[in-house]
Amino acid sequence: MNSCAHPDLRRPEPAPSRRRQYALQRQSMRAQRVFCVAVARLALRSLYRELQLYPKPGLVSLVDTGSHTDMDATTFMRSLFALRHYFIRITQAGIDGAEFAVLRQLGIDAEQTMLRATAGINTHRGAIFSLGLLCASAGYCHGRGISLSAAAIRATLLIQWGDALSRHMQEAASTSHGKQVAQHYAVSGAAEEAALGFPSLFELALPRFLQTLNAGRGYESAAIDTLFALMAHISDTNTYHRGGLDGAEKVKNWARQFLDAGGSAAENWREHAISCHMAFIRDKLSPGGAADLLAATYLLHGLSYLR
Ligand SMILES: CC(C)(COP(=O)(O)OP(=O)(O)OC[C@H]1O[C@@H](n2cnc3c(N)ncnc32)[C@H](O)[C@@H]1O)[C@@H](O)C(=O)NCCC(=O)NCCS
Ligand SMILES: Nc1ncnc2c1ncn2[C@@H]1O[C@H](COP(=O)(O)OP(=O)(O)OP(=O)(O)O)[C@@H](O)[C@H]1O
Repeated sequence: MNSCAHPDLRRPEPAPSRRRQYALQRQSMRAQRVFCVAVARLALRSLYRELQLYPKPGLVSLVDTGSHTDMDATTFMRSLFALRHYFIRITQAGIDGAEFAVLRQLGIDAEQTMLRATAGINTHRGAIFSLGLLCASAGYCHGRGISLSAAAIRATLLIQWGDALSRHMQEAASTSHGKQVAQHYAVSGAAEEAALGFPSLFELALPRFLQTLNAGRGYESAAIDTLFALMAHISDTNTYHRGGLDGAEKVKNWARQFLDAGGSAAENWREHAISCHMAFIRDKLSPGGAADLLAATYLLHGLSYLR
């Protein structure tokens, strides 16, 4: 029977043998593993790039510990290394279309892993949450042949886990610094950002990052502009916790001034950023939420190049 015969008369394709089925399954599992490892590497590289960036107001870098006395770059490196399996696992959970409860448990386990690696210091709590969700979303897209564009990753996050994230936001433990601050100052934090599909990341940080890159000023400048744009815009529970309303306003004002002066396009931007760093150290301010979202920006940008 040739291929021109009526479709109903064509001989059906023989079902692959059990051995062949097994081989195909193993091949697909291997391809998934390669993808998950690539995404996890990107997540770790994004966190490392954030750590490496300097000057970064009040934050820990390879140069100094900013406003922090309980952690340095080594603490961050130990935490980073310990989190490598987490990012692989949460990407795989995304491929599997796992429920939010599964992601949540992976996140809770990762927090424990981080605390063991750092002897109880919170280096990456926000990043475990935000970057973890993005990895899961990228995994879900990959598993269904959807491109890893920023728009697809955001839509997936909201469609797959949006409802659960809204519930999570209301239920999250009231003992955390973030929750205490959110209740006291009536501001939102990481959980609210996630429930809304990270508007600050997709609508502010990534466009700003690309704008500076497209202006030809390179990755360092793009990261600096993005960090200050985030500092000027988000309600960062870290800054409220450390400096109250005044501290949070101070962070926003410094950031706005830096951006109004031209950001990384200004000739003296580095001196300006270092003055801001010193002022934050004096007031013990540290915009950790903005730092997390900068790492998330690096990750999103990297994912768009992943095949
Ligand atoms: C929702 C989380 C972040 C807890 O948030 P909460 O505000 O209650 O706690 P906490 O004060 O520790 O803040 C967490 C961190 O978020 C970052 N952050 C602060 N503000 C913001 C903001 N506006 N946007 C993004 N990140 C922010 C900071 O780095 C901060 O340290 C999360 O840790 C959590 O619920 N973990 C449980 C595990 C889980 O459910 N994981 C989900 C799948 S990964
Ligand atoms: N380079 C960085 N330096 C400092 N914090 C960062 C950096 N990058 C990200 N962060 C985020 O900031 C948070 C740590 O901030 P902080 O130490 O103020 O939190 P805390 O443990 O809630 O408060 P405290 O130390 O005052 O008890 C982490 O959750 C982390 O995700």
